[in-house]
Amino acid sequence: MKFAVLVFPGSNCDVDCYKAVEETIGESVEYVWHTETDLSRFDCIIVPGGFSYGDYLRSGAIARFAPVMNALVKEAEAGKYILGICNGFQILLESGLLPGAMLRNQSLKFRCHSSNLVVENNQTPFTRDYAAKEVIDIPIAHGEGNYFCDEATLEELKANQQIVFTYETNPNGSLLDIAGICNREGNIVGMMPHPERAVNQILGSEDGKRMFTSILKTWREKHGAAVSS
Ligand SMILES: NC(=O)CC[C@H](N)C(=O)O
Repeated sequence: MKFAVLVFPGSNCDVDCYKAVEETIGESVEYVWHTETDLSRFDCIIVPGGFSYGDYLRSGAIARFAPVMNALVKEAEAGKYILGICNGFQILLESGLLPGAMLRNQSLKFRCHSSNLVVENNQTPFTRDYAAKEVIDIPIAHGEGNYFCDEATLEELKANQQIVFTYETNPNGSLLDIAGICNREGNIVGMMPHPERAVNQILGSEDGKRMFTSILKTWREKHGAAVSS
């Protein structure tokens, strides 16, 4: 399975994502600079966290216009797996690949600490190795993680099981304690917490590992390869 980790000026979790793929599942992974226009060689594209373009205007608002984004939309529509983490989630929202928008944290403070998440949907390609309603320990680090959408969108998210993770204790004021969502088809997941920072006990938790094993298992099943992990 081939993974891409997109890199924008200001990305700062790209190396963590690369290492998480390499160390948890040992699959092929490449950094892809934001000027790239073809992502067709990849099976899963990770949009990592950070401060793309300095978070100017709004987090993700400028990255959304980077050349690589047209290619990302194309692969998303083709059903490739896309994972947006923190600033990556913000970019997916700004580009319209996921519904809703991100507001500043209610506290107006940057929050950086461990957080307990509830797995609300363990049927997505990225969450199938978790139990339904399992509580997992995944850290957050953001100033703009207050998820918001209109009522009709919220109803749709609920009706289609698009709420993937919620916070046990809401750190930012997000609607319904939302920490992560997916698109209707389930191939695109965006989340504010950082699973790539929770892949080894030395980091305080390894609860993020199963996001990577889940996606590999899904891909291997779809492509008829043996599942070894
Ligand atoms: N860790 C991150 O990706 C930070 C996200 C974003 N720049 C924010 O502060 O909200």
